[in-house]
Amino acid sequence: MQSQASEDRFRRRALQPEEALKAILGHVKPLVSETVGLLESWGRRLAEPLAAPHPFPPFRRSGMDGYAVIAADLAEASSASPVTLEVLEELPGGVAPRRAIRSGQASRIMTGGMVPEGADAVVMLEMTATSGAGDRSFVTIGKSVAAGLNLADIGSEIAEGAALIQPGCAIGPGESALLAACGSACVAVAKRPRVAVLSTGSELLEVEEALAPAKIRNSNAPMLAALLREAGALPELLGKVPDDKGEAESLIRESMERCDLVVTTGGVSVGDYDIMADLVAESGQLLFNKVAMRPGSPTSAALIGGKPLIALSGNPSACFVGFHLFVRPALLAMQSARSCLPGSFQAFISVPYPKTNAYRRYLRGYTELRDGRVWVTPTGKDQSSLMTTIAGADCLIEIPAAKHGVEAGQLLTAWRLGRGE
Ligand SMILES: Nc1nc2c(c(=O)[nH]1)N[C@H]1C(S)=C(S)[C@@H](COP(=O)(O)OP(=O)(O)OC[C@H]3O[C@@H](n4cnc5c(N)ncnc54)[C@H](O)[C@@H]3O)O[C@H]1N2
Ligand code: MOO
Ligand SMILES: [Mg+2]
Repeated sequence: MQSQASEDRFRRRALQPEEALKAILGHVKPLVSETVGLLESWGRRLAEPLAAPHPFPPFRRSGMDGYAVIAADLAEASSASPVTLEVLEELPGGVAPRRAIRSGQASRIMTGGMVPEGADAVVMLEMTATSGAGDRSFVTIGKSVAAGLNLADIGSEIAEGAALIQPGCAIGPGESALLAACGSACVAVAKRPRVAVLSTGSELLEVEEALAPAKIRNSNAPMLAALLREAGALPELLGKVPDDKGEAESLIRESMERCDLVVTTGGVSVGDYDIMADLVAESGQLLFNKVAMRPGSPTSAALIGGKPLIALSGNPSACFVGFHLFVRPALLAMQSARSCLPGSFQAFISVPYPKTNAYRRYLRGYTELRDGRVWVTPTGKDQSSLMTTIAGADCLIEIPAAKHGVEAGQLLTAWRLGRGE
């Protein structure tokens, strides 16, 4: 038998979730940067601002397949009285013009081609008729056009020196395009936080093991590995330990030497075998061991060797919520993200939640747009032991602490899950 739960385990002061997060963030520093190839930078956080090294487009660019002309030449053109211009040269994409356009002249140009000096508009092919005489070529146009038509000026999209991406911004498809257009073959990004994951519990089986009486498979570790990857971190799965404080502590201390953060699951409540509760209490640097929230009220954190240990509840839904409220923000702060919290929005809850709530609740939910309004619906029962409510959740629905529940149709705050900030 394990010894009786120490008195400390029962003496807990609940912090508000914001206070608990602040306690963790106070011990988190941005990680140094590293340089990676552009194609490896997807999902990483930019370490340096990107300013445009040159204007874009870098030359006057045609937006259509057609003829580069001087608009004034066509001022009187009409179908009854078309204007014929001499064609100087052909300008496919990638070919710099050799000849400037003078009055009475045009050059055949393709979309993306460089517009020659003198020309100030491009007339699309469909509005033209081409003819030839000997080795000369002509184009006839029966319509006037405005100067600037189908022509993108130098720097019309991006001025030289324009601030394009802020440091801390996640590199997605649009950022990749900007980096490429600016010639950033190598990109300075924040290092990926290395995070050790330790599962505690004598009831845990490996995923590939057959069920045995009183045992369940370790489902929190793969869930956390997925969440960590989504948050830009490198998970290091330490596996599971039985409810043995000494074993857990030596693994945690050892992994703190090479990791930026350790996350554990299970053993944070007041039970006889809740080893993590004792471990954080005895760490000498307890940050908190209770949070005024459900699920996950026994979520705890301490410093081990100066680095944060976040001890999440073993109950799957509490583990999931605790990750989003405490672990993910810490990882984003390490990667210098501008905002560490999930993005919040206001939405109507589609069903009542009648329970009274001493603590704020975070229900796993999904979002829908109906009749021009945003609605959120819980994915299932609000029980911290359930994991079926995690799959399909795209938000956390915040139910305020109050002596009454909420009614269907009430406007509430919800938090976006996944990559949304
Ligand atoms: N007397 C009290 N009992 C409990 C209290 C309390 O205040 N007084 N709090 C309850 C609340 S709230 C929560 S949340 C849980 C916290 O549990 P622990 O963090 O101590 O976790 P365990 O006891 O180790 O396990 C709880 C539950 O989760 C399952 N589990 C654990 N690890 C995993 C894993 N890796 N994968 C899947 N499932 C896991 C475990 O088998 C248990 O069923 O305590 C309440 N009790
Ligand atoms: O604080 Mo717990 O996660 O509700 O069962
Ligand atoms: Mg327990």
